[in-house]
Amino acid sequence: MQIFQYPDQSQWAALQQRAAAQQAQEVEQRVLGIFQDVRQRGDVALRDYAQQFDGVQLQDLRVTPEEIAAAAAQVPAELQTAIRQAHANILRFHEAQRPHEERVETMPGVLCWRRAVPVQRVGLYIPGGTAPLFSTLLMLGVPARLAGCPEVVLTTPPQKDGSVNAVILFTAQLLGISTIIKAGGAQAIAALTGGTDSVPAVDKIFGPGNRFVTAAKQLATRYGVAIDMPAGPSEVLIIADDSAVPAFVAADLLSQAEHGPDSQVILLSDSMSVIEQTKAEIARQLTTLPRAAVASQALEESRAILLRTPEEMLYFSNQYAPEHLILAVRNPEQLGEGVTSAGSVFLGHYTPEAVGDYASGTNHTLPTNGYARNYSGVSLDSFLKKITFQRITTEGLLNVGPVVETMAEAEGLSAHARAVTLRLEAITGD
Ligand SMILES: NC(=O)c1ccc[n+]([C@@H]2O[C@H](COP(=O)([O-])OP(=O)(O)OC[C@H]3O[C@@H](n4cnc5c(N)ncnc54)[C@H](O)[C@@H]3O)[C@@H](O)[C@H]2O)c1
Ligand SMILES: N[C@H](CO)Cc1c[nH]c[nH+]1
Ligand SMILES: [Zn+2]
Repeated sequence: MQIFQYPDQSQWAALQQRAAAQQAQEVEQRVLGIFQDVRQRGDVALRDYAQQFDGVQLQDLRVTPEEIAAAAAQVPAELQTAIRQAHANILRFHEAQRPHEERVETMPGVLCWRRAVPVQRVGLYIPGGTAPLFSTLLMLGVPARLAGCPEVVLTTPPQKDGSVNAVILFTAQLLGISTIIKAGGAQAIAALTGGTDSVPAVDKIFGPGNRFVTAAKQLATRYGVAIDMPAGPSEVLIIADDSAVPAFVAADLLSQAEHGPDSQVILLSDSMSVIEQTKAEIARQLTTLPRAAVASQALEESRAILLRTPEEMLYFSNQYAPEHLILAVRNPEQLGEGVTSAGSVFLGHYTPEAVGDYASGTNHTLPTNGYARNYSGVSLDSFLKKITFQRITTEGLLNVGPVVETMAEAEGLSAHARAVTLRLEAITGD
C-alpha cells in the first residue's frame, strides 16, 4: 500500500483511478467474443467454457432436484442457523421497502396512480470463481421473492467435481429457487441474455461478479436486457481520524482486499500516525490470513492518503464514489450527513463493513468503479417496475381536455388535440 502525503488536488484524479481501468478494453474484447460464441453455439459453448475456466466437463448444465434435496445434509447446523438469521434480517429490512402509493386526483375527475409489478423473468448471478458467495444469493433472492418475480433463474460457476456448492443449493432451497444453472463468467450472462436449450432467457440480470461478469452485464443491455448495475470487484474507502483503531481499520481494508486481486481499498486519514500504524497492522494481520496472496495483490494497487481535514477527506471520497465507505471518526453521523456518493456507508468504530456483507439486513450488491455516482445498490425496488394508470371521468375531461387541446395544437400535433375534441363534443353535444 503506497502512502501519499498531502497530494495537490491536481493529483487527485490519478489517485482516484481504479487499477482495473487499464485492462477494461482487453476485458471487453474478450467478453464480446464469449458473448457471440454463446449466442451461436448455446449449451455447447457453455460446456466448452466450463471446461476452459472451471476445469470441469459437464453433461447436464441444470442442477437436478435430487442435487438440491441432498444439499442441506452437507451444511453444518451452525451455518444453517446463521443463514436463517441473516435471511430474517435481510427480509425485514427489504420488507420495509414495499412501496405505498396513493391514488392522486390531480384535477376533479382526473385520477392517476402507479402500480408496482414484478419483473417477470429475472436472472441471479452468484459469484463462485474463488469463493462461493451464498450470501449474495440471500441478497438477490430475498428481494426477488418479496417482489413476487414469477421466474427466477440462478447461475453460478460449477465446482471442479461438476457440482454446485452445497451451501448455495441449501440457500436456494430456503428461497424456493429451483432453476439453477452450472455456468459462470461472461458465458453465463450471455446465456441469460439470449437463452440456450438449458438456460431460459430473462428480462433483467442481477448480481455481482469479477470484471468479466461485469463487462458482460453491460454488454447484455445492448440486447434489450436490463441489469441491476455494474457491481464489479469489491472496494472500500475508509476515512479515519485519530480516534480510529488501526487494527480495526486494517482488518476492514483486508476484508475487501481478500475478495480478489482487482479489489481496491483506500485509506484517507488526517493522522500520519494512524496511517503508519494501520500499515503495520496490515502486515501483521496478513501473516495469518488464508487468502493473503490475493489480498497482497490487491494491496499493491491500493493507497493510503494523508489529507488535512475531515471535510477534505469527504470531498475526496464523494469524488471517488466508493462501493463501501467506512467513517472511522469521532462524529460519524455528522460527517455522514455530507455523503453524496457511496454504495453503502458504515458509521463508527464498531460497524465493520463485513456485517453489511452478511447479516445486518442491508443489501451487499452495490455499484463499484465510481458508479455510486449514479446508481443505487440492489433493493426491493430493483425487482419492481412501476406502471402508471389513469382514469378520466367526463367531468375530468371537461377540466383537463382544453389544456391538452391548446398544448397539442401548439406542438403541431392535431391528431392529439382531436382525440380530446371529439370526446368533448360527445359530452357537451356540440
Ligand atoms: N460489487 C458487489 O456488490 C460485489 C459483491 C460480491 C462480490 N463482488 C466481487 O465479485 C467478484 C467475484 O469474482 P470471482 O472471480 O471469484 O467469481 P465470478 O463468479 O465473478 O467469476 C468466475 C468466472 O469468471 C470467468 N473467468 C475467469 N477468468 C477469466 C478469463 N481470463 N477470461 C474470461 N473469463 C474468465 C470464469 O468463467 C469463471 O467461472 C470479486 O471481484 C468480488 O469482489 C462484488
Ligand atoms: N463485500 C462484497 C461486496 O463487495 C460482498 C461479500 C460477500 N461475501 C462477503 N462479502
Ligand atoms: Zn465482502
